[in-house]
Amino acid sequence: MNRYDLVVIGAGPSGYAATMRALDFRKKTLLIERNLVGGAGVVNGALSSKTWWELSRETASFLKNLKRFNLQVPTINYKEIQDEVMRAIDERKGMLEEHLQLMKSSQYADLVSFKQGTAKLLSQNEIEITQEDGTREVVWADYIILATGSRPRYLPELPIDEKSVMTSEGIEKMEDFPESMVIVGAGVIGCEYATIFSGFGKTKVHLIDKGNRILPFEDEDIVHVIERNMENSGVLIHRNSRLIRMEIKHGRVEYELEYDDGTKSVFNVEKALVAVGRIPNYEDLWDEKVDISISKRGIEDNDTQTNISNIYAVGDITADISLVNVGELEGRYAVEKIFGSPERKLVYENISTIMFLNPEVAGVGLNETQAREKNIDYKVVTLDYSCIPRAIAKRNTQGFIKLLVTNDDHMKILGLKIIGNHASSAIQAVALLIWMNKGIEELAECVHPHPSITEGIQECVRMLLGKSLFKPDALKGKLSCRTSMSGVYADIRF
Ligand SMILES: Cc1cc2nc3c(=O)[nH]c(=O)nc-3n(C[C@H](O)[C@H](O)[C@H](O)COP(=O)(O)OP(=O)(O)OC[C@H]3O[C@@H](n4cnc5c(N)ncnc54)[C@H](O)[C@@H]3O)c2cc1C
Ligand SMILES: NC(=O)c1ccc[n+]([C@@H]2O[C@H](COP(=O)([O-])OP(=O)(O)OC[C@H]3O[C@@H](n4cnc5c(N)ncnc54)[C@H](O)[C@@H]3O)[C@@H](O)[C@H]2O)c1
Repeated sequence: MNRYDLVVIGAGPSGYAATMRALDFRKKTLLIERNLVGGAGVVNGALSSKTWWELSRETASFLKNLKRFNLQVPTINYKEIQDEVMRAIDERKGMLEEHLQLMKSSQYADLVSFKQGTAKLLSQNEIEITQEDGTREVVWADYIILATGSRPRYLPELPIDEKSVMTSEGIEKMEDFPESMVIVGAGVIGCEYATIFSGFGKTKVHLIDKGNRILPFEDEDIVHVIERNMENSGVLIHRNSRLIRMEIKHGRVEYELEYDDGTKSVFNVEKALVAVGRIPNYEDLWDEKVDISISKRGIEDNDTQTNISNIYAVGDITADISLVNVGELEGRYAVEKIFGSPERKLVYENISTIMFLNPEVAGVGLNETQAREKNIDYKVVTLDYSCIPRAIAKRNTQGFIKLLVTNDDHMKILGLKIIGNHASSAIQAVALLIWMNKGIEELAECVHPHPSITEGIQECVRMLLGKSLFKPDALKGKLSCRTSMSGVYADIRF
C-alpha cells in the first residue's frame, strides 16, 4: 500500500492550495480528483461565470456606444461568446494541470502525486480510490484533508433536467441565448446571471424574489442601485412571490407564483435557472465507521480540524463562507496547523468579496446590515462617485463608497463597501488596514495616485477626521458623515 504524509481529496481551489502548501513543508502528498482540476473555481463556477460577466459587460457597453453614435447594432453570436468562455476555462485548467505535470521534473518530484478517481475513506487512515474504469486502489495517509466542495441545492418539486430547468451546472451549456429565462433565487448566483443575460440584451430575464428586495444580506442603498439597473435593462423582478408550480411543457417552462396578498399569476418562459444555495459534497465520502461530525450546512470543524484528529476539512464542504479565497485560506491554514503552527488565527471577519453585478459591488468587513444585526454602534461616511475625478473621466458616476468605523476616537475600520466601476480594485488598501488592525490616519495622509477611485476612500477617511476637501454639510445628498446608534442616524458636526 502506498503511504503518504498527507492525502488531499478534491482539486478545487481549497484542495489545490492545501497540496501546494504541504510541499513547502516537504511532505509526501497525494491529491485526488474525480472530475476536473480547478473544481468550481474554474468550471460552472467562479472563473467561467466571471468570463461570461466580463463579456456581457463589454457587449452592453459596446451596444450602448453604437447607439450613441447612431450606428447599426451587429448580431451578438452566442456560440462565439461561449467559445471564448471555454478558452478561458481551458487556459486556467491547463495551467493548473501543467503545473502539476511539471512538478514531476522539479525538486518536488518525490513529494507530490496526483490521481484521477473518486476517493472514499475506509478508515481514518485508509483511502480507497476508484477510477472511472472501476479499478480500485487503497492508500494510507497520516493526515487527510477533505476538500470535496459543494453542488447546487435542488428543490425536489422542480423539474431540474439541466436543459430547460437548469442550475449553475447546466446554464453555461445552453446552445443559444434563450428569448426568456426565469431565475429562482435572488442571491449572488441568481443576481449575477440576471446581470449577465440581461446585459447581452437578448434575453428577457425574470427574477423570483421571496422577499421585497433582492440580495437579502446586502445593505438597502446598494440593493436599490442594483435593482434599478436591472429593471432598466428589462429584468422583471417578482417581489414577495412564492413559486408554487414549475413544469416543462412543450420544451418551455411554465411557472406559477403566489404573492403575499394571496393572488396568483402564471408565466411562460424558454428556460429556468435555479440558484437557491449550495450543499456540501460529503455523501459516500467516508465509511460509516469513520463517523465525522456533520450538520446540515456542512462539516462542523474546529479551525479546519474535524472531530477525528487527523482529518481536516476545508472549502465549501465546511459550514462557513463559500468563496475561492476562503477555501484557499482554509486549505493553507489546515496544512500549517498539521505540519507547523499557523502564524495567525483563522478569521473570517475581514474577507474581501466582489459581486459581479451592474455595477460591481466590492467590500471587506462588516456592512451596515451586519453591524446592526450585531447591535454595533458605528460611524458611517458615504461619498458619491460624482465627487471622484476618475469616475467623471470614465463618464460614469453611478456608485458610491461607504466606510464604517467604530463609534469612538480610535475609529477602527469595521467595513468598506463600494458600488461602482473599479470597486474591486479599490478595496484592498482598506482590507490590509483592517487585517493589520490599523486606524484610518495612515490612509488619510498617504499620497494616492490621481485620478483614481481610491482617492474617494481617502476623502471618506478625511471626512471622518474633519479635514476633507468637500464638506458633507454643504454637499448633502452626495456626501454624508453620520453616527448610527441603535439604528438611528445623526450627522457628525465638526
Ligand atoms: C456560479 C458560481 C460562481 C461563483 N463565483 C465566485 C466568485 O466570483 N468568487 C469566489 O470567491 N467564489 C465564487 N464561487 C464559489 C467558489 O467557486 C467556491 O467557493 C470554490 O470553488 C470552493 O472551492 P472548493 O475547493 O472547496 O470546492 P470545489 O471547487 O467544489 O472543488 C471540489 C472538488 O472536489 C472534487 N471531488 C468531490 N468529491 C470527490 C471525491 N469523492 N473524490 C475526489 N474528488 C472529489 C470535485 O470534483 C471538485 O473538483 C462561485 C460558485 C459558483 C457555483
Ligand atoms: N461573486 C461571488 O463571490 C460569488 C458568486 C457566486 C456564488 N458565490 C458563492 O456561492 C454561494 C451560493 O450562491 P447562491 O446564489 O446559490 O446562494 P445564496 O445563498 O447567495 O442565495 C440563495 C437565494 O435563494 C433564495 N431562496 C432559497 N430558497 C428559495 C426558494 N425555495 N424559492 C426562491 N428563492 C429561494 C434565498 O432567499 C437566497 O436569496 C454564495 O453564497 C457564495 O458563497 C460567490
